Amino acid sequence: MDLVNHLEGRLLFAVPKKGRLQQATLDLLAGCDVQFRRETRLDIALVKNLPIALIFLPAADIPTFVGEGRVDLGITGRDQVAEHDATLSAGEASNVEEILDLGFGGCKLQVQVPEKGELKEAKDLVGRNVVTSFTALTEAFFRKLEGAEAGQKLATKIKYVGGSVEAACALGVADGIVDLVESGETMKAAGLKAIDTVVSSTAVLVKSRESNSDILNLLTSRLRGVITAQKFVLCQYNIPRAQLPVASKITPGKRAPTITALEEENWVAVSSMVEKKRIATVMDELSKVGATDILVMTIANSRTD
Ligand SMILES: Nc1ncnc2c1ncn2[C@@H]1O[C@H](COP(=O)(O)OP(=O)(O)OP(=O)(O)O)[C@@H](O)[C@H]1O
Ligand SMILES: O=P(O)(O)OC[C@H]1O[C@H](OP(=O)(O)OP(=O)(O)O)[C@H](O)[C@@H]1O
Ligand SMILES: [Mg+2]
Repeated sequence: MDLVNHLEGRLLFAVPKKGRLQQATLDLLAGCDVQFRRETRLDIALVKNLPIALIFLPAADIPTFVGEGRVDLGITGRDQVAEHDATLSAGEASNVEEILDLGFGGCKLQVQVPEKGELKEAKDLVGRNVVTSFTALTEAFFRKLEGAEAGQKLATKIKYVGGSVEAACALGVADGIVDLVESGETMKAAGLKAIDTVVSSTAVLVKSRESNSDILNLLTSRLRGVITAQKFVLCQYNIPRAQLPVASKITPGKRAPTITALEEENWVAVSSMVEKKRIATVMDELSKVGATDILVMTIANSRTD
């Protein structure tokens, strides 16, 4: 089957073909009931139950395809979008529009130098060799640090490598690197330490500025629903009515808590969405103000907009 001929009328959606963002992206698509089968070695997959074609691309290339308007939607790191935007000339607007923070793929693009050495802060690298996969962001970072005008040659020498950036210091190719850090294990193993942060990143859903369609909005709603469901839990508890104002402050919900009267006089049941990362503290606080039978439930999916 000549897949390219089947793209007509479909929303083109770029997703990472490998790397750190791929599995979470595939899980997210499954949560949205986006059904497809990717043939071995093929970078295009037609979605069976929606007019969408998935295009598997390296995360670093996705902002370019979205920016050119070749694909409508994409999932990549905010760091990659920032790198793409940093390549635009002054005054040129980006065509890559972030529409959703997906929450996973958290990491920081950091300036790193050998742990043992005389380099202490980013400005100590001015005039030296810096290796990175993010040359545009690194250049902008050192341009600011050097106080150089646009177009003026930088004193710092910035070189591109595609991966295993940490090796550059050990091999003597670089005095410092600018690379991603999550747990810090790679950095530590390479005998490096972080001395500055260029950008903080998570995975994002981006769209081409010109693209707009019902299917784009439908898919965005579904993605937002799954992300919200992952981020929140449903907290349910019983509380004396008199305590309701104080309890509502602890669990204000996304819009407002749902309150139901109980058979027992002067008691109410409350259910409210709470951010997963706050739930333990919220339960402690609810107990303190007299809530009982506090139950926490996971949310399989949601549509709150
Ligand atoms: N250690 C990490 N933890 C979390 N997110 C990361 C990490 N490393 C990279 N990312 C995110 O994933 C994006 C893609 O990077 P990744 O290295 O996975 O892709 P790749 O270079 O295409 O794949 P690979 O390294 O397998 O060749 C990055 O731009 C960043 O947003
Ligand atoms: O702080 P950590 O949890 O150790 O993660 C950071 C590492 O993860 C990424 O590398 P990746 O595994 O993608 O390999 P690569 O360098 O070959 O791209 C990134 O480039 C760092 O090297
Ligand atoms: Mg990588």
